Amino acid sequence: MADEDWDSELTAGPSFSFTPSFPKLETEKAFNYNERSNKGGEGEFPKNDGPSRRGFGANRGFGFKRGNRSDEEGSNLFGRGGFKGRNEDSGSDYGKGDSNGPQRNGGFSRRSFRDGNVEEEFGDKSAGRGFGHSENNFAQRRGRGTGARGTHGGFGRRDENNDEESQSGFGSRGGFGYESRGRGGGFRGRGDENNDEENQSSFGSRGGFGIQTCYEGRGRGSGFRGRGGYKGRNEDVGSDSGQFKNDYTLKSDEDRENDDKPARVTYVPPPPPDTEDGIFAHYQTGINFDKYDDILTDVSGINPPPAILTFEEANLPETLTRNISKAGYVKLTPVQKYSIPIVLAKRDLMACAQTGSGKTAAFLLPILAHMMRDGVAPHSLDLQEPEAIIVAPTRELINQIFLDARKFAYGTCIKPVVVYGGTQTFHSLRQIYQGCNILCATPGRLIDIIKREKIGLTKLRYLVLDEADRMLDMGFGPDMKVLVNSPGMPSKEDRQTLMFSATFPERIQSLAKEFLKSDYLFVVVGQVGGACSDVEQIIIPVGQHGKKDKLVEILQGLGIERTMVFVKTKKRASIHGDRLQKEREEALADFRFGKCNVLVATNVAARGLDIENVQHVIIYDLSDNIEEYVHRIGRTGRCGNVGKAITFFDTDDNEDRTVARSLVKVLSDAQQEVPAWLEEVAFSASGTFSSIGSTFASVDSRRGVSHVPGGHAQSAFATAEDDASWD
Ligand SMILES: Nc1ncnc2c1ncn2[C@@H]1O[C@H](COP(=O)(O)OP(=O)(O)OP(=O)(O)O)[C@@H](O)[C@H]1O
Repeated sequence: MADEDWDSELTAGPSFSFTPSFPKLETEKAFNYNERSNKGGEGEFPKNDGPSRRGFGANRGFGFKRGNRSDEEGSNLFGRGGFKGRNEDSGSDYGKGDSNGPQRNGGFSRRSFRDGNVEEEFGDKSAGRGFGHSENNFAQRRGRGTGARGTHGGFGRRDENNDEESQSGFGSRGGFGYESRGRGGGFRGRGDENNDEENQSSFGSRGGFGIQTCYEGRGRGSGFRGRGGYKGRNEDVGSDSGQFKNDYTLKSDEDRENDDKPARVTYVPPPPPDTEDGIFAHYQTGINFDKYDDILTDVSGINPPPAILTFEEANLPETLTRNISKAGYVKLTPVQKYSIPIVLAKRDLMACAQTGSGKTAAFLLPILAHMMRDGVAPHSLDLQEPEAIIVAPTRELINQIFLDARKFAYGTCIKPVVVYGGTQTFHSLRQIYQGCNILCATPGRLIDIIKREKIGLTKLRYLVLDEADRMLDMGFGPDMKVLVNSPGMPSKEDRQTLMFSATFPERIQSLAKEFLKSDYLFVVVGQVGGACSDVEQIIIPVGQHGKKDKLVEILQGLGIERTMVFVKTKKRASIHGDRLQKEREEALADFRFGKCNVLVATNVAARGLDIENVQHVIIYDLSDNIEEYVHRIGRTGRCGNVGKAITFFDTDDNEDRTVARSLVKVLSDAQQEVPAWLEEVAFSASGTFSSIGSTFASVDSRRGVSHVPGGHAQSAFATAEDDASWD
């Protein structure tokens, strides 16, 4: 396999300098469910005694600017970038960007690159080009020896005169970036030593997930200087697992050329907090939480069990009940009221409920209840055979689900484990080998593990597809087929399959049947694919050229309120890229924990992420897929809290026009104001829209298709090309 050589890693042991310490594996010990004290035992997450992950380059990745700010008009930004290669584990302080080169027109005068033992400095770059291709290429060629996965790093082409497309650089795999140049109103990258405090605390942040966030305000004008075009190298995109290449990435040809011998991924994610407070940290439900009860719920299928109204009615094991209460859950949400008894009754389920309404607990709680009652398999030192597998499309989301599973399983013998791409495989395996009852995984890493027979499937009882419509579409569908056809995988008759999402296009419902027993139940809270009613949706007509100024204006108005900005990856950009997983996680953590308050994201952050107090979502580039719109705006207005989503709609853009009718439907269904101009666009766009028919035509596709007038059940699912935007 190209990217990661598991077998050699396992036999030779890790070759990185950061070695997390784990408790010794316990000898094999059969046990049934056995509640334990809250401390110690297998319910505990092992402490990591390794060196602090914050120690090197932490928060210092590229995109992080410590540079001098030149106030000369016309000179470029970025004093220094601090390129960071892939060798996160080297303990080096690369990425700190500690040189002090004078600014030259057009970009970086110099910067420091320190990678492991190697330190390089780059000289002045030609005017009009930022630190660009040459460095990138250099980094790329560094390859394995230095651990620099340089293709991911480095700032790409920056050209004063670039148009948006050509600005999409940021290394060969950079993120989408902006650079606001309006003094006072700008956004500042963190850590510019010349900056005053006030500016630093404005919108400074770093990107993540194909994200670059905003930077330094200065000079004049308010131009955004993108550095973008991000694409990841992970299983968040469709894979070619059929060939089992262990290359679940979409790479540009250029990437592939430069990747003839790719470096091993060495990133070991920091262990999550293991104090009780950390494990049960949660945010408050909002003022509209009780209004969930007013939403109509529909259950279709034969003989559904009755809904429950309270947690007590579910008659869950004591420890689970205690954990639910520690998590701050007092009252069930509608999807939980219906789904919990269905899963407890061992029925297959497809459940569709609005974003932020508690779908995760709706599948985790009954699965855990079953496992606690029935007992889990004895921990074997050989092959781990999880009872449950949960898959989700992105690394950050699966990690979040794992943290929820760990929370609800706290104090029990049930061991949830998370594995995902972009991290060291040896680390993933270590986690699994210590015991794994619930395996949370992204598809690529999961298929890898299965194909290499690192886990067995014969004991599997539950298969959960979160964001199921995404998991079954063209990007991940093939992986899911590989999964259910893997050796040892119980047939659908012999396992319970659960699917959850806020959107379920009809076409995907049809695909889903292949994975579900024929008598599966379908729970719909509200309307299939409906937007969360707690999100105020505002659509603004903005042309491409007005977007940047508009965004600046809006963000200035919002002040410090936590905001996610969604952009679309330039599919035709010649440069694709990603960010290191470490950087993705740091960016998310910076946003989640309030270090920065604006996160600019591609669709990779559209689904599932549950971040406290995101008050605003700005859709800078409208997705041509209405489902992604619904998910994107659902990052705010969660759990009864209110939020606001502002969407830029370019009336001259064909892709935007394509979703006009679907958008009108989503707005009106959520009792939002539909601007007259949008209705006109929607009307004139008749026949060109894509997904309204398949999304909204019916509730349960088994009841038959009822097309909306003028609609047509053309596919709403992402095309293979769309997958690029997930990275
Ligand atoms: N019954 C409950 N009481 C209080 N909080 C809850 C309850 N159920 C879920 N939550 C909280 O609500 C938030 C949203 O839940 P969750 O992430 O499961 O939503 P979701 O429906 O999966 O959203 P999305 O469609 O965006 O993935 C989480 O912080 C979760 O802990």
